[in-house]
Amino acid sequence: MSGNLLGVEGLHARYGSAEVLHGVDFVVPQGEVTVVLGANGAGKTTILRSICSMVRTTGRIVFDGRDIAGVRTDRIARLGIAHVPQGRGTFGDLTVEENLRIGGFTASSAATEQAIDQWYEFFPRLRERRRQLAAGLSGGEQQMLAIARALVARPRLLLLDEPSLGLAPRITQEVFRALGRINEETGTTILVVEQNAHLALEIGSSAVLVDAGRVVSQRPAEGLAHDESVRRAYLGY
Ligand SMILES: Nc1ncnc2c1ncn2[C@@H]1O[C@H](COP(=O)(O)OP(=O)(O)OP(=O)(O)O)[C@@H](O)[C@H]1O
Repeated sequence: MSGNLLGVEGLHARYGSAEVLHGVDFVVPQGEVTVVLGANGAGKTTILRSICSMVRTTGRIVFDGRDIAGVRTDRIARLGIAHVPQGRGTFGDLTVEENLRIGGFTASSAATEQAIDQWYEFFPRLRERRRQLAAGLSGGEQQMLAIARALVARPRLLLLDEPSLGLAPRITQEVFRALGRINEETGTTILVVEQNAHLALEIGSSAVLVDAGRVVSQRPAEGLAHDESVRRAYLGY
């Protein structure tokens, strides 16, 4: 580990005239998984969208030592940040492999083919279904496809918005296991928004607790799931 890959300082974000982030600070340590927790509407999705310049922001977003706040979304991707939004955004009328090739748009075709092969190792079901249309995949397979497609560009930072949304518990577990392996074996840094906090905290090193557009605290993930006040306020059980 060597410092923070991302540092967010005094981040404000607005939709039209409505400010929804009111001065957010947190860090994403290099090579680790950081989990964003908070109630519905707290601003978690907006934090990810801010990093990708998909909403209007003020404040600093420092990636690898450089302030990227306001840099165009396509440039952000080229700098090494990949975003898997809620709803996944895979192309149903393209095959699994065609979807994966789209993920390699910033790289040469040889590098892309090599990357696709590498990610099939983590998601063997995608290899089995490589020639099938994405529309025919199960929800879990589509989520895996969205993640693998984001990884084809070999990002340094992977942003994930609720990867468990709509998935059965067993499939969610499979997705998180794959994310844990990817983090450990490739060192890819991950920032994940997740309601299914238990699984996310298992692979996370720290959690950013968000409430009503503010970061309440950033704490080590270990033990958090057993902290009663955190559990009631952020984990919903
Ligand atoms: N496109 C938009 N236009 C206006 N307001 C929005 C828009 N998207 C989100 N908001 C508002 O911004 C606030 C933060 O939303 P955001 O989606 O970031 O929260 P969240 O914590 O990700 O919630 P959820 O868990 O429900 O996805 C909410 O009050 C929401 O209603």
